[in-house]
Amino acid sequence: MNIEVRGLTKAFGPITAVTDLSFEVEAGSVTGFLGPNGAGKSTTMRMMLGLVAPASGTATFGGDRYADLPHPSATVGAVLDSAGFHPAHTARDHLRVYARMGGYGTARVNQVADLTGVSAFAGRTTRILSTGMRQRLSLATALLGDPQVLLLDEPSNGLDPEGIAWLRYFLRELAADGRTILISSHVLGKIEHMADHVVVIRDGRLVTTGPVTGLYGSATVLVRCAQADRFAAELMESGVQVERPRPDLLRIHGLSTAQVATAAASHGVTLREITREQPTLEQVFLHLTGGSR
Ligand SMILES: Nc1ncnc2c1ncn2[C@@H]1O[C@H](COP(=O)(O)OP(=O)(O)OP(=O)(O)O)[C@@H](O)[C@H]1O
Repeated sequence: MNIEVRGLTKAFGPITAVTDLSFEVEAGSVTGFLGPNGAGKSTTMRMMLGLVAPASGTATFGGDRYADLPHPSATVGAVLDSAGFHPAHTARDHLRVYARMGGYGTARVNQVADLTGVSAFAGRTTRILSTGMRQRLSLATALLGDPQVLLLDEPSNGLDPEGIAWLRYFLRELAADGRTILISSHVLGKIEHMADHVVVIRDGRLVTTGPVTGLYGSATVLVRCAQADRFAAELMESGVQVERPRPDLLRIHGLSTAQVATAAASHGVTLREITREQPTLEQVFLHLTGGSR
């Protein structure tokens, strides 16, 4: 079931949170929803779920708005924040309450508790749960209806490295099963290995969307060679962009290492070193979103 967001716009008084935002999320993949703090990720997810009314625009799940879905909790599961637990309830009580509201049985409560690791602390009151445990409990709650779509707002917050690795594996399995997963984060590194696609926003507007690998598009090749002057001139003559960070060093844009090596051989240039320079996704992200705040 695909998600389609079309022209979503929302202002809170003088604060414009989201402006004419459109993107799609495909079934069978994990899509990262990225943007710095305050970019409008939570507001967008809330609008998608009908919790915040957009000034204009729509969000649909398989063609239907959330409010028009015949059985919303069995179609879309959401983890928006890990507040909203009754402090005196145990984790299991919490799941039971939500299971009753959605019309799901005890067997499903036990299943989601096992799937998410909640079983290990099911008897503890929610008041004393750690942040990571709350995240797992929220995820378990979202999964009660075995939904086709999952919307997760910063689900890795508070998870330790083991928890993040678990979440990555867990979400990838769900996606491999044909589900549609949108997961927000302000830290690219957290979802770099979870997501196949990304939607990047800044100041409530779309910056870019596409496969994660597309973000790496700006790789360059760094070469150290004796005849740098001549090699640079010959490359530039054939329209290649070349920088010269040091006299013996060239940074070449738009060619693979193999293409650079072939060009060097054909011009009789001896390469002393050749390296593919790839920006980390974090650098790409900071560049796309205008730097850290
Ligand atoms: N209920 C509200 N009333 C007023 N302003 C709001 C409200 N909710 C969000 N905003 C503002 O809208 C903008 C977008 O906030 P939002 O929480 O959607 O961003 P975010 O990308 O989820 O940020 P973060 O990564 O920090 O969670 C911010 O400027 C925020 O202050």
